Amino acid sequence: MKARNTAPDIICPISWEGDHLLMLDQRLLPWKERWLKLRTARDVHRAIKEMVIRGAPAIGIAAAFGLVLAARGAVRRPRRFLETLEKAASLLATARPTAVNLFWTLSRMMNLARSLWPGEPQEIFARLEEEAQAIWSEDVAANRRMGHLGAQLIADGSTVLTHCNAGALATGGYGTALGVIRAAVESGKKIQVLADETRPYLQGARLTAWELARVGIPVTVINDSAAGYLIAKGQVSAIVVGADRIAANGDVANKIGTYTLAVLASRHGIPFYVAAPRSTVDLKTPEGQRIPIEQRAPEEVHFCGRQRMTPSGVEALAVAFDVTPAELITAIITEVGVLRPPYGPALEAALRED
Ligand SMILES: CSC[C@H]1O[C@H](OP(=O)(O)O)[C@H](O)[C@@H]1O
Repeated sequence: MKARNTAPDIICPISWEGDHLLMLDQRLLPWKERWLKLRTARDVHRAIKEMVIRGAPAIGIAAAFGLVLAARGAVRRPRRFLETLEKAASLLATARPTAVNLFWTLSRMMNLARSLWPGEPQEIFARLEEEAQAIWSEDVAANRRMGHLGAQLIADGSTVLTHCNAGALATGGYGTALGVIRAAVESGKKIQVLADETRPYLQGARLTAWELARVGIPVTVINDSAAGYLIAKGQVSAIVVGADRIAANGDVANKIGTYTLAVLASRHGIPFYVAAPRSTVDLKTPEGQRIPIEQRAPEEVHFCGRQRMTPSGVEALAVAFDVTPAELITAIITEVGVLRPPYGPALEAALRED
């Protein structure tokens, strides 16, 4: 079954081809659009770990198809079918620690597989393939609803600052924070976007700029440390970011540097919005300090591409995420509504919605 989200405004970071997964190598954008062919769960694990694909919802969707690939291969060993899937899920769960969508997706897919076992492996594979497609399509639909709701918060003529890439490339193809911006523009509002370059992986300079240029939205890339200057000069109307995990009290883990922007927004009285689907909410984690924060290889700071930026013998620290306390967040935009403080009860109610 070939399955794609092929609406004209969708930019898919993956394509399911029935017997393999094609994945756009985001490490090479904007210079090159290279698609990798992934045939096993191990291939998908490595792609997530090495950030071929990144972004909480996109990681979850990729992991879902990683399990589909595992199921496809396990059909040939029917007696060990479920055992093979369990091992694949355990491997995929080690790819990256912070984005809760990875674990939510693995849990949803494995609950389905266990509920169908023992059963006919070919039929279980087909059901898992459908479930992965449903997770993907649900994410796109959630992005669109979230975009529509969030767009109402963005005034015509605004300059919106965003951090990292919370766009089509980080999701099923429409975007969370960038989905809000896209929906505001699609509603007829004139929006200017400031995109933090977001060192060291440069999600903003490379990916957000690439995405917004493709859909014709004016974007200016700034170096991360310029955000404070521009906010202090009154040149930012609002800040909209994505999320990798939202704790039960509303604390938000997102790309390193997000907390800094939230403090600046509070200091200068501008709204700070987080846009995220319910699949990014983790009610089992009570507060942000309990969210596992990924530490990546120091080489990611030492190098910019192949060029080493630091002298030999110097240490580097590559902390990938930080935590923004709920009290610094103006609103959390979800597909079921714009949530306001106190976030605990609001998040619980949002997750109960059909
Ligand atoms: C829509 S989730 C996007 C989220 O993921 C990014 O992290 P990474 O690029 O390391 O996967 C960043 O935190 C974005 O806000």
